[in-house]
Amino acid sequence: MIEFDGVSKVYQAGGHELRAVDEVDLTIEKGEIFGVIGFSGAGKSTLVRLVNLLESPTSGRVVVDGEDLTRLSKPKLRKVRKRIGMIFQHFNLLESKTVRHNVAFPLAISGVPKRELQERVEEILEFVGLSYKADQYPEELSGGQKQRVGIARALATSPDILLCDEATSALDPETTKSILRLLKRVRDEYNITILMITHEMNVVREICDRVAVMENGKVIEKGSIFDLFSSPKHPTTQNFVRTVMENEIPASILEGIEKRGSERNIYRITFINEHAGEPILSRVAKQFEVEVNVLFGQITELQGTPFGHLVVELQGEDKEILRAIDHIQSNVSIQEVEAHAG
Ligand SMILES: Nc1ncnc2c1ncn2[C@@H]1O[C@H](COP(=O)(O)OP(=O)(O)OP(=O)(O)O)[C@@H](O)[C@H]1O
Repeated sequence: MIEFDGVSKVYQAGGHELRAVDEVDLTIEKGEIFGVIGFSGAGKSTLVRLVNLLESPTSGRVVVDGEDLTRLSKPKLRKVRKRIGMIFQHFNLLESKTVRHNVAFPLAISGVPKRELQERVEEILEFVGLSYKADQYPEELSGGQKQRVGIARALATSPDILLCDEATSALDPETTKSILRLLKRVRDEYNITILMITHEMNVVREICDRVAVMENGKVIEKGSIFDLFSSPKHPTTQNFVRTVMENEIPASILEGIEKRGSERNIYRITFINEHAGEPILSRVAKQFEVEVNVLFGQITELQGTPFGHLVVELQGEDKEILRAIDHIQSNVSIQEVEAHAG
């Protein structure tokens, strides 16, 4: 478990104070995949550096598995550091060493006996699917393969915590997905706590259990992925959610609605939980004398639960439309859309 308890990190920059991390309280549970998202300069890297002990807080406590890092002696700090692995955006591999030697490196400097070291390297290369590249050099690998080596190296010493600093930001979308799947396996099979910092909401959506949004050093919102995506409160969180889940009705569609004049019946239907998979709209069209015209929408999956919304126009007699709305309402949330407000 990682606990930030009123943590601040203040730098002196150009004669004034810069609060890179400002009064942060966070608890990351054992075996959790926790995301920290924020724009550049929000304080994410500083927060991570406080966990791997590259920085010490100006005030507050960082507690890892019950140990207050700010109070540990140097030898104890070294011990704690061994339980924390890290992967980076640009992989940080040793270019002059083979894949096998890159992975063996942290074991060798920890004094692990040769035989044990060899076994561990083989085992972990197999886990990341790179046994067949063991004797090649980083420059002969693709970005995704390099990050697999990075993950293998970070896992070699069997850490309890894995810190990921923009680990997929240099990768294409498909490779990103495969690396995120691998990180999920790292958590599922080794029960390692993963702290991921990213500026990409799709990364958070793909694998995180919970997320904190940072801005100007502060955590401005935190919660489960589902809560954050379905009801983001802070405008910055809303902006992040919008990068993967467009909620606003596009202007071109709104214009079309306006043109149809006052006789329009436009509704936003929000699907949460099991209802997202149900054919509610086709049932409505069959059961009532209404036509359902889908104008816009998006359905996705959050932590295995379908989630999304559709903007529809209902056409027909007022009485039938009211009956249809009543039926829809008993299953999912439905709100009338004002054309000018979206
Ligand atoms: N060693 C330092 N000395 C002075 N200021 C620093 C130092 N490290 C970071 N900062 C400042 O602290 C703030 C937070 O930086 P940080 O790198 O933690 O943000 P970030 O969210 O990780 O951004 P990015 O994604 O661009 O790395 C920035 O304003 C940065 O300039």
